[in-house]
Formats: sequence, C-alpha cells, structure tokens
Amino acid sequence: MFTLLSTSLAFSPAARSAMAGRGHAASAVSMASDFLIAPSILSADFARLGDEVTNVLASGADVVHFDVMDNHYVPNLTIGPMVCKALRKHGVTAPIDVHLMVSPVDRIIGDFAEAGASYITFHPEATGHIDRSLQLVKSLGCKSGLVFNPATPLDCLEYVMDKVDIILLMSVNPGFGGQAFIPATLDKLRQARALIDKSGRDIRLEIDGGVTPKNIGEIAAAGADMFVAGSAIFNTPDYKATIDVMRAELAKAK
Ligand SMILES: O=C(CO)[C@@H](O)[C@H](O)COP(=O)(O)O
Ligand SMILES: [Fe+2]
Repeated sequence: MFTLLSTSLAFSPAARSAMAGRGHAASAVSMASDFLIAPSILSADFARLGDEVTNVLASGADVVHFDVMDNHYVPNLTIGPMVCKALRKHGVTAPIDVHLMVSPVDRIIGDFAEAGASYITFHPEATGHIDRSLQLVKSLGCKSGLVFNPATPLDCLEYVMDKVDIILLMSVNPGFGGQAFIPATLDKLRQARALIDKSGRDIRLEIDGGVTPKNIGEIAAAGADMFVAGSAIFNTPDYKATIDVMRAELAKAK
C-alpha cells in the first residue's frame, strides 16, 4: 500500500476507495468548533522541530500549520511528508494542516495522507484539475481545502463548494514567513464568508500571512475562523502568552 501511495501519479477509483479513511485525525478538531489557532512551523526552530511543536500545542494552539514549498510554485524549499510522519512519531496527535505550495500537486497528496496529514490544502493554480485534486484529498480521508493567493479571485469556488472543507485566503504572497498582512484581504474574507454562509456548509475560513495579536480581532470580524500565525508566535519568547493575547482579542471580536 505504501508503494502505491508513494509512486502512483493518479489513483484509480478502486485504489482510492481502498485507501479511504487513512488520513490522520481529520476529525480530531470539530470543523464546527470556534476559532482555531494554527501556528506555522515555518518560523519554528527546525533543529528542534518536535519539541517546538509539542511546546506550541501545550501553549494552547489547536492545529499545526505545515508549509510545504517546492522551489518551483514558490521561490523557497521547505519540508515534505517524511517530516510530517516524524511529527506523528514524535507523538503529535493534534490535526496537521498541510499547506501545499507545490506544483503539480497531485503526486504528493497521497504521500501526505499516508504521513498523517489531517487537512490538505492546495492552490488552484497548482493543478490542472481542481475538482479531481479535491476528490483525491477527500478519498484519502483528509479534509480538503483550496488556497487563494492575494490576487487570485475566488471564482472557481462556485463549482466546488460541495467538495471543500476549508477555504484558505493568503494575506501575503506565498513563499516566506514574516511578511506584512495585505489589507485588501479583509474584503476578500467578507466575500468568502458570504459564499460560505450561502452554501450552508460547515466550511472553515482560514487566513494565512501576517497575522498578529494586533490584527487578529479585525481579521476575525471580517469572517475568518482559523488563524495561521508563524513569526508572531515563534518569534516570541513565551508562546503561551502570545496565544493567550490572541485568544483574548478573538473573544472581543465575537
Ligand atoms: O504559507 C505561508 C507563507 O507562504 C505561511 O503559512 C507563513 O509561514 C505564515 O508566516 P507569518 O506571516 O505568520 O510569519
Ligand atoms: Fe501557510
């Protein structure tokens, strides 16, 4: 089975149904629960990654945001399925939110499902077949999501609303941590929130890039309910203190 997952470029319907349910802990955090804080491990100390993840979860984070960059779709290179698997082996049971900045994306989806990903999100530009890639993620037992760059319109959502569990809006151009939040994303969040409400589905609205304790309240008020924050958490000495301030700001935004 592992060989199939690792080498197959496209999965037949039979193979997909055989692999269904293998995604890890997709339901560990209810998709209907309140605000979720998802530290991006891109800003963690990679030399101590397991401990960093353990610490940030013990400090009150809900989800581990796992940025995968291929030096092709984005101009940076990070971590792959082996690291995801290693975190599971280290004892991480929280949901792992795999943000794929990889093109083409289909080849790597099975490897991440096998490695313990809970949510797998990808950029519509990174696949020739958005609907098929979403189905592939779901068939492997993971929650699926689409990621929209700051200048990418939400148009394609109209056709796949029934297949997304997460809509992720980038509030920076992807590739690096530590960039400033692009304010135009607030309007786009309101637009996405209206689409979600209209669909009547339980879809998370995730925001990624430049989220800080200072702007998280405003971002929540615009409709986001899942907040990726890398440098704003990992570049502080006390993760719990930072996450507590974020929660306090979110409570005010409710
Ligand atoms: O996907 C990305 C960048 O491409 C992000 O997840 C960043 O890693 C977020 O970092 P901060 O902007 O919060 O520092
Ligand atoms: Fe990300």
